[in-house]
Amino acid sequence: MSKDLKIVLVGLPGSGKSTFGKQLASVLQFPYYDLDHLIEDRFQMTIPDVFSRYGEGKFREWETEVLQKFLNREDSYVLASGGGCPCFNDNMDLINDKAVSVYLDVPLEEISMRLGLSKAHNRPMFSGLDQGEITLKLKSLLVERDYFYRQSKIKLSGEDFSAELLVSELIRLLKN
Ligand SMILES: Nc1ncnc2c1ncn2[C@@H]1O[C@H](COP(=O)(O)OP(=O)(O)OP(=O)(O)O)[C@@H](O)[C@H]1O
Ligand SMILES: O=C(O)C1=C[C@@H](O)[C@@H](O)[C@H](O)C1
Ligand SMILES: [Mg+2]
Repeated sequence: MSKDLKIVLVGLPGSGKSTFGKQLASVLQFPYYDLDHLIEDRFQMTIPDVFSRYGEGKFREWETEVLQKFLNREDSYVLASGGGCPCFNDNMDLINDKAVSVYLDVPLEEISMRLGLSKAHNRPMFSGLDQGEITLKLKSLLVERDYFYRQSKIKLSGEDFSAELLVSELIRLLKN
């Protein structure tokens, strides 16, 4: 790994990648980026529009292209990846090759409650679902995705994470 430090957060939609990513970036005084926003900027289209106009296959192609290019930059940053990003193409290997990956392992019931409350417009996968259906959807996503998320270099388990604690864990990891 080069002298810059890239931190890539992975985890289910609603696990807190954006929220925690901003806190972490502020503690480290690194810039913060969101992969979904980078894709939207690059292709001048919202993610739901990419899905409805071109389908998930095209989205995953674009996602890998943008990810790869961004990982090749020679600077430090915190990047929140898309919820599905680590699980397609060789994305998890690409991330681990260039960055410190951090898995936000949050209990499903907590994520489900957050998604039920936030009703985010940018999560087409969950739109129109009631609380029970959101939990079921999260369960089935985790069955498919846990294998990839678990390949992260650091795993944070729980509901609320301390950016300062992660920084001390990062220092330990980088010393070894
Ligand atoms: N530690 C926390 N405690 C309580 N609520 C939280 C916490 N972290 C995030 N949230 C809330 O949960 C919701 C999802 O968080 P956030 O958008 O950060 O997740 P995400 O992993 O970035 O989701 P996505 O993959 O869809 O972008 C938001 O409404 C946010 O305010
Ligand atoms: O979990 C997923 O598969 C997705 C999560 C979002 O971040 C977006 O990347 C997109 O909506 C797909
Ligand atoms: Mg986010």
